[in-house]
Amino acid sequence: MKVILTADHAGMILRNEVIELLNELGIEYEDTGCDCKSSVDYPDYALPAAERVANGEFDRGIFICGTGIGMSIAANKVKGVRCALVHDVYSAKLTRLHNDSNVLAMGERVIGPGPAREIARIWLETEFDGGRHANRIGKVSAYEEK
Ligand SMILES: O=C(CO)[C@H](O)[C@H](O)[C@H](O)COP(=O)(O)O
Repeated sequence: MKVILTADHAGMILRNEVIELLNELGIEYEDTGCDCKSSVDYPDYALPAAERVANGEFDRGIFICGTGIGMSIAANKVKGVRCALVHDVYSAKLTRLHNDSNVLAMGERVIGPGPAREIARIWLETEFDGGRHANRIGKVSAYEEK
């Protein structure tokens, strides 16, 4: 699995936590986050990273900002991206099982590094369940094609 990671200035601490986790799990990744020395705009990071998931260069993305909301709104504008904003482990598991989410967004100003690491781990390790859920995703994809 190849993961693209990105963050704005408000996501630096969680970004570093996720990098540690990816190294521990031996997952290949590219970090396209900001240098975090000054304030930046989340769309400048979310949109190019989301495009690289949508075009198949990366299997998954993990995007971090202050709340995760800006990153998730921007990422979900890119066709083929299913970005889930998640701050609990139950949703992390279910969004993989049911939504086949290919981008995870989290907010550093919302959760601490421990829960964020567990959420990312479960999200990375859970496979899509398919079946009825694939049918539902298909309806979303068909809408995107309109
Ligand atoms: O877009 C966001 C909120 O939806 C992100 O959390 C940003 O990181 C946040 O808006 C940045 O805020 P700041 O006051 O400019 O640091």
